[in-house]
Amino acid sequence: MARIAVMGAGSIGCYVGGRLAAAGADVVLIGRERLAREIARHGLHLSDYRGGSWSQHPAQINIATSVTAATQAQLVLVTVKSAATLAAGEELARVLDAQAVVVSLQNGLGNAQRLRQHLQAQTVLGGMVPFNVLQRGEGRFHQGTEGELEVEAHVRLAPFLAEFERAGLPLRQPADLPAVQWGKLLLNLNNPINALSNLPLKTQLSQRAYRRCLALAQREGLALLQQAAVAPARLTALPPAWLPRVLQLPDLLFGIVARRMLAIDPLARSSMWEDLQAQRATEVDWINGEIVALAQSLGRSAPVNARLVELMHAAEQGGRREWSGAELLAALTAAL
Ligand SMILES: NC(=O)C1=CN([C@@H]2O[C@H](COP(=O)(O)OP(=O)(O)OC[C@H]3O[C@@H](n4cnc5c(N)ncnc54)[C@H](OP(=O)(O)O)[C@@H]3O)[C@@H](O)[C@H]2O)C=CC1
Ligand SMILES: CC(C)(CO)C(=O)C(=O)O
Repeated sequence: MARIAVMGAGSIGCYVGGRLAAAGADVVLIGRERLAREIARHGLHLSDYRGGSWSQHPAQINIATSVTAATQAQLVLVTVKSAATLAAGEELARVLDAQAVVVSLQNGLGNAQRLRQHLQAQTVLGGMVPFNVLQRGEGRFHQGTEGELEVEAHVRLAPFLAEFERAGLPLRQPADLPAVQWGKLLLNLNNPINALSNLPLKTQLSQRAYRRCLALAQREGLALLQQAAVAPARLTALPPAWLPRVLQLPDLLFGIVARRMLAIDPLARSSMWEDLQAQRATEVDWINGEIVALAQSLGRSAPVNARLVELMHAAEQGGRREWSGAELLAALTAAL
């Protein structure tokens, strides 16, 4: 059986790695000491929005705090935040066999490329996680929204596909992963809005003023993508180009037209909110910052996303962390 290592055991790493292990795969989670202590004390308890649950005792979980645990791995799932990708790649390069397959299960566009800087001998593939995972403490991780994992199509994934199927997390292999990543990035433009609202995703997206903030950020991104001749993949019931218009609908109508967009666990929050709470640098430069960088490459500007980047950096440094929808909308509109 193939050894699978998860580099960066946190929300996504513990959930995906834990589901694979629960289905019998040989998984080692590589994470921080605080997580190792939590799992040693409580075990790992996974649940999903459909009512599924998978519990493992501490003795059933293979968790390590050093990258040397990845030495024998044939497959490595990288689940660190974007700021930690280069360091993770450097650590992995010290121990991985040249035959190892490394998959980035991260948001943003360039993490696989960053890993390749250090992992030149290995096969490094980009991926995309569509669903939300909330850490609830005491070894509990909850998948709060739907969707299937997507990984850049590659023949070297074949030996692992059955393990993901068995775990109930089948891997889709799209021919055009960058289009999928751009489609996801357009959705993730909401991450700073959610973090700055200090509200659960469902509550935040139920309020029109916050949705209008997202519509502004997406409209800006969509116009730039069109100019760059990039067609983002459709990841929701609605095509990406329709989203800004639908987001602006009054609350009642939005609830009807976009019912599936609000099918979110009431407690779920964005990963950027989690970073802000944990006093970590957020991924805003790798998400909204990508729209700003795209604008620059086209000789244009992206004032709404640039403002969101500034507001997040201010919040990271102890600035304002709680904005009403109307206040945030006014701040973004003023940037136009
Ligand atoms: N959470 C979610 O719902 C979703 C997240 N994503 C994306 O998935 C990726 C992972 O996110 P998420 O799981 O939330 O992140 P987390 O912060 O929950 O987990 C990452 C963990 O990896 C640890 N870590 C970082 N570097 C190393 C290292 N070198 N060795 C061992 N451990 C390390 C971090 O510790 P420390 O903080 O101390 O550095 C942290 O505990 C991100 O790109 C995110 O955007 C995508 C979809 C949904
Ligand atoms: C699933 C989603 C879009 C929202 O939780 C996410 O990717 C994140 O939190 O980073």
